[in-house]
Amino acid sequence: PVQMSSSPPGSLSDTASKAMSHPCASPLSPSNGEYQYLSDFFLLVCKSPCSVIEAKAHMNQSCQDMGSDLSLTSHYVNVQLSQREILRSGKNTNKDLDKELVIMGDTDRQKSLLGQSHVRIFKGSNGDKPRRYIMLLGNAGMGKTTLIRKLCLDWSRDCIPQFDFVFFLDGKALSLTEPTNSLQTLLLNLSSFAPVCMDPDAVYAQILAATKRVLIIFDGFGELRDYEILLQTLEKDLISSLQKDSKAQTYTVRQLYSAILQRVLLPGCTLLLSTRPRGTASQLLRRTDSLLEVCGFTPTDIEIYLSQYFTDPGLRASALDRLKNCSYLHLLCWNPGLCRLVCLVLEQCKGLEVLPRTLTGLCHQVLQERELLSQLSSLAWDGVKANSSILPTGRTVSAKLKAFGHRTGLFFSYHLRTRQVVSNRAFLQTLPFQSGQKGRRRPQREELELTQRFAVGLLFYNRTELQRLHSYTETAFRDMVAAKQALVTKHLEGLSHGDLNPAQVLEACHYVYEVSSTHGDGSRNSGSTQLVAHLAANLPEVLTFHGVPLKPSDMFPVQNILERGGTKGRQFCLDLENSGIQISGLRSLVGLNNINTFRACIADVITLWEQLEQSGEEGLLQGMVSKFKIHPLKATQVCHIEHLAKLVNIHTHKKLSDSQSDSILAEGVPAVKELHRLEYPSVFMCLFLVSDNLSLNLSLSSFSLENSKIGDKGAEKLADALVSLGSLEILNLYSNVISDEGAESLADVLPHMASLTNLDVKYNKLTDVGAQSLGASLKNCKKMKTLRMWNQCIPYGVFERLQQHDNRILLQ
Ligand SMILES: Nc1ncnc2c1ncn2[C@@H]1O[C@H](COP(=O)(O)OP(=O)(O)OP(=O)(O)O)[C@@H](O)[C@H]1O
Repeated sequence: PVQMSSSPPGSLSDTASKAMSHPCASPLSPSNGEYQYLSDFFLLVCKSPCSVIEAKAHMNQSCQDMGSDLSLTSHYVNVQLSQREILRSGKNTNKDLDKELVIMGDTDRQKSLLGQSHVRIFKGSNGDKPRRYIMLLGNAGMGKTTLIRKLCLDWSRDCIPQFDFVFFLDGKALSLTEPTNSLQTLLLNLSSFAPVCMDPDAVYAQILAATKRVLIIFDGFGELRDYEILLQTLEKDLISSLQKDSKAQTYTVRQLYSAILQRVLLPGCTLLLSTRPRGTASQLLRRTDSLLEVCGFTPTDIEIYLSQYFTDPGLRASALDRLKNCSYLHLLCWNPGLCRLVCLVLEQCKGLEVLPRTLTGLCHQVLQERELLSQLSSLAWDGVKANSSILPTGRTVSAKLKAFGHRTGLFFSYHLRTRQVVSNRAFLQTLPFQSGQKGRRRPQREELELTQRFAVGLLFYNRTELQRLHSYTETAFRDMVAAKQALVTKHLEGLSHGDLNPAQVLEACHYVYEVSSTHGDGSRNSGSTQLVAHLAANLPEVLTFHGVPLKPSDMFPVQNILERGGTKGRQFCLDLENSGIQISGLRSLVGLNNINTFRACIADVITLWEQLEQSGEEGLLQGMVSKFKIHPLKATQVCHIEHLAKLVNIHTHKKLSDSQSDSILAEGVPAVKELHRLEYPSVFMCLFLVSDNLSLNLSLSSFSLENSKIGDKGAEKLADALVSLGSLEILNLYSNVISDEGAESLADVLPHMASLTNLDVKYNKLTDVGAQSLGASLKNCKKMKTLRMWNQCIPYGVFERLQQHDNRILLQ
């Protein structure tokens, strides 16, 4: 195939073909379908300019490597991407991106998946215009870089035909600070996978001629902040000089990256930016037209990964078997990076050795080679001192060390920034929850959070094992460990559990899980047992994870603590709403028998009920129906009302499906019957409620539409629906831009609302006309106790008169 890649002399592509050399070896072996490849290749030769063909052939080779002898073609698992949304318009927000993202329930997440073809990344939904500024989100190890490499490979195989050129720009290149680059050298020399060019000018001209057919991918940026810095406004002089002569080799990588990201250079190209989702992202959000997230491995993906990793059928079967028996490791495999480490460990412990049961145990097992680890640490420390994550050039790194670094993933994708723990004070500073104040701390970098967890776990780890990593004498080591263990115990036991925010409660469960289960031999350190017991006894009874994204592996430590609490007779009420927990995790947690009540995404709960019904688990279903609570409900998205409508429908029909036995839902859904208060802050939702006639089946006593901009039209529709809310006592329409017209609609319906006692229409646009209609209507409402209607446009005199007639009318 390599020989076939140059075009016949005199062909259209001949000149262009001279522009680039082809440094690649034979791309495919005969067993990989040589004939198929040849014919595709001929097709390519016939229709594309040769530089494009060469770039593709080169890309095909260079993006294959996944480290540790794994290749993309043989080891890639097709993962899903989900489309994410942000809560508000996001235009002027300075909030952290992870707080701005709408957390979807599992059922909705499945609906938002893009499907297997990555080509859809660039397409707008429902034929919208193509996406041009795309953010790819995912925590560490979730597979962003790997997915990008796969995209590049797909492009090289002509599966993404809308792009002639794809360039991969790495954040690490920002450490090159000399002003010696031009856009041309950046793309053709510095970008990863760039082909070697014989005539770069010709290729560059081709790129500039059709920037719409260029895809630029940014990867390897540690944090969102790194992009935000690049999006700070460029100086005018720099912009004009870049626009005048982008070929002058006088720019730094940073300036060129900024100019591309700000659309000064290559303005029509498509940009794909990968990032972990923590930190503020106001500048980025202003520009982005699509937010995608890598979803991680499903249980089926994990099986596929293992079967590709272990090619020997015997090993494969036993590896799978052993993993399935090790629940926590299996859950960790949701993260592909950790899945790779798990495979490494499964490979190491082929025999009957016990597998690690915690993250600490897993990492320790992977990093067991003491000599190599200390060499790596020393390299890392040099890096920290030099503020660089690039391997120092002056140091010789042995092939063995390199292999170890690559195998463990430390050379490949992680910054080696470790902190040496020097004193107890310094160590204490690395412990969690230092400020103790609710939600006031800056969000931590993900790796710091994991390091803390790992550090705490290590302290309670098998001491003989640990000592192998140290050069202290036995006594000195024992004393040091004992002192630090005491410090951690005191710290964790001293936490005021009631003051911890939901994310901190989760972290506490993780720490305690790490310290409690690290011993592979089944033995337990008494200190760690004490910590588990203490946390289980002190967790608040109403345990909320509201708003904290829960990963599959998060639920295991929580379950562990809750079960422990159960053995001591503790009962819990769980709030898992707005946590995105997977349905399997929901089932494990709320299925525990010491859960009194639970809240969770309504759609997910219905899906779980349906699953239980199908599997015939009637006892569990019964329990989950009776423990589920939704009162009071705050609907902040349209989907919340759609979910409620579905639940009300089940309640009215008293069954999940036709085949269901009548007994379980004979009384309907208790959660719906108990829903008396609904907060509903958006006009769209209000209209939805009205149109769906949901109200007929709800027995609400309190309904708040505060600050919902419902206006006169909304008030009119609402008035129609209010008649059917027969139990409504309190209606809050505070600040809703309702004027006299809307007030008229409300005035008409008030006498028909049999239970209404309190109405609030303050801070609307009522004048004396609207006020008088409401006042007149009040006369026919015997049950009404208060009507609050202070509005700026109502003259004070009118108020006074109305109040004299009816003292139920209140100013405040
Ligand atoms: N789809 C996949 N198929 C097979 N292996 C994968 C896949 N995704 C990730 N991996 C494995 O997980 C490891 C970590 O993935 P990757 O480096 O792509 O994560 P990342 O999201 O870019 O992480 P970071 O934010 O730390 O850079 C890879 O080295 C690879 O071995």
